[in-house]
Amino acid sequence: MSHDFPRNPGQPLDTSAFERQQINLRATERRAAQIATRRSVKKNYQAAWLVNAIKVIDLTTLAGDDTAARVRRLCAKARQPLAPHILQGLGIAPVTTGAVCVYPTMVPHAVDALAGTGIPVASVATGFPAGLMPLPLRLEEIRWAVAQGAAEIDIVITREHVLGGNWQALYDEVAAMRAACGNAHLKAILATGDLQTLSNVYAASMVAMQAGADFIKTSTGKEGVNATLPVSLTMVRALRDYRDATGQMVGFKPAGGLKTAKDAIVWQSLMKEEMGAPWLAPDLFRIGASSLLGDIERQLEHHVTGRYAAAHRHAVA
Ligand SMILES: O=C[C@H](O)COP(=O)(O)O
Repeated sequence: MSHDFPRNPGQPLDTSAFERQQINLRATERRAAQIATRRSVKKNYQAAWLVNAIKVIDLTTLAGDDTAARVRRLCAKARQPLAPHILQGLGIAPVTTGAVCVYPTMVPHAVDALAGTGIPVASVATGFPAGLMPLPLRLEEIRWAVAQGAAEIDIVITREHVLGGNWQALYDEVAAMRAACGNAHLKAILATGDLQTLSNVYAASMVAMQAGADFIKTSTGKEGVNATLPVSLTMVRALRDYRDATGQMVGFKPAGGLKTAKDAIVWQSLMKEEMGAPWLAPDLFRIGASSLLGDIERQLEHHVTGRYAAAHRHAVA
């Protein structure tokens, strides 16, 4: 993300932007199925789409046994996600991932390992993944991660505010988090697998954007259900409606369970069809994933050499 990119300044809370919005589950599922099966990406262009997917990956490790060494290995992969022979075969210049995403205490290791590369470090914060921690502590966690050098903060919302329709509380919470971020960009994780209905997903998306979220993100990767296409479509429609109403461009980050090159192409098709080309660039689109890069590299290797390498050669961490 170029961090001079204009941010979403937010708006006052306006519940009329979503309260009468009923999301039709069947129609949403039908449209999602259409996006998943449409051949909008021709075979010849698949390699280019996969290279673009690498540029928007938030290469992630969020495990209880993360170590400085694992984070350093992940950062090495972010700096050079494709082996030189694949770059050569594709005839392209080196690429990097969109960001590296880690837990707060891993931020200093990632910042060191990525120094001079321009690859931003994203930190989860606010009591990730459940967020059930007093607000002052959640805000302090954001400030701490930013002080360590995180340029992007992936926050989690209080799901109870959504389930109880307490939109003012949700707005105030996200607005306070946005203020605590300072110049760091805020991605609001809605944890859609916990929100029960698509209408709740739409409403939570709208409130997070009104409170100044720079990105809305589906999942922590820890809920029972993570990024699905109907949920993603609902969030993308919300950000389109927000753009149409305010002129502000907000980014989208599906995360959790996106593991295959095909997933990467399907989600890019969603962005292209619903939002247009600007939403294929890292300023407005990221894919949060811990294992997706391995499959993309495998497919690109096949594209270049006609062979699949053994999976262990592409292990990320
Ligand atoms: O934000 C990123 C998610 O934690 C990644 O989830 P994943 O491990 O299913 O790819």
